[in-house]
Amino acid sequence: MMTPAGPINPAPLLARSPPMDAQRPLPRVIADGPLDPTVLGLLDGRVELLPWEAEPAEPGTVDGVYTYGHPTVDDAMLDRLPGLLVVSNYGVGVDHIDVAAALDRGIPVGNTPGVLDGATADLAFALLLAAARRLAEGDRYARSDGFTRYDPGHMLGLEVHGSTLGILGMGRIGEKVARRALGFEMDVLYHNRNPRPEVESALGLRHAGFEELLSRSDFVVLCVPLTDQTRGLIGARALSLMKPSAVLVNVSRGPVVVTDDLLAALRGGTIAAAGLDVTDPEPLPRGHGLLGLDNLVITPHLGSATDRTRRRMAEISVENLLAGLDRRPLPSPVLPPAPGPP
Ligand SMILES: O=CC(=O)O
Repeated sequence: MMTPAGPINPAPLLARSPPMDAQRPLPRVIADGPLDPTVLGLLDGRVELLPWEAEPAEPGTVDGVYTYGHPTVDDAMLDRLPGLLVVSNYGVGVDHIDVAAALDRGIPVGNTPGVLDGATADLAFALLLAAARRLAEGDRYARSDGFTRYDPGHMLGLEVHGSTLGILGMGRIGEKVARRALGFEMDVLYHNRNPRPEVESALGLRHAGFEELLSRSDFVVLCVPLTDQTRGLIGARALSLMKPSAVLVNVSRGPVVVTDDLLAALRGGTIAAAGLDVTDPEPLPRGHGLLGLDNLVITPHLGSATDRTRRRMAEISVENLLAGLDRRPLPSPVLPPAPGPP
């Protein structure tokens, strides 16, 4: 079992959360599971947990919704839960929740940004390096009977240092990816719907148009949230703008990429390789064409999967839930979605 790199942070937010009144019945919370033991421990004695299937329940009998593994919370579900006080999500991405519908009803939605940026950016870089230097393929080869001697002409990969990285989406995670790229002596371009001059000057990045970023980058890392504007953003046309030697890395959400178009691009040499932590569908069905490709490195949605990061996500999501149940402002609320292009 992996151990955390340092001491686990105490739970400062939870320490401020008042204990529930022992006389009052516990608030009733629908959660999808199975929940992580850390989450269960933090909720113990504070809420009555109901299985996701308990919905639809009697009107007015569910106080909170806790989403752990991205179950859908849509308008229709919210209609079936009158009196709901809060929706709390374990994680930053809330594309599975109709945030506008919740906020329209006065129901706050909480998520856990900030604490998972470093871990997710680390994984983006791990995938970038793995795809460029053929790590997964090399690992399979080194374990096989085929590896009989060192061959300097074998399994040549792509140079990472000194190359150009394009980051699509310059939020917190994108910024952390950029910081890592500087250590690899990369030139960094980014595209974001709002240019970030302060990040540009602090890190020496350059804002580029969407098409320019695709055509100039050796590595393209997707750090955008999944929205109506970003769904299918990377399809056949976008892929055709990339260099044949380029690598695509996705640590955002699977549907940002059109799966069939990526498969065709990887098979046909439109781009050289890809590193995916997320897919559409997720997981890919056994036998899917992508799973048979050597120029694809894939992980099972591990962006924030370290002990320390997941513990902080548990703490913040539980604090959001308890604050909402108590009719206090959420410490980490999701803001209303902003319209416009990515
Ligand atoms: O995918 C994980 C998250 O959104 O935090």
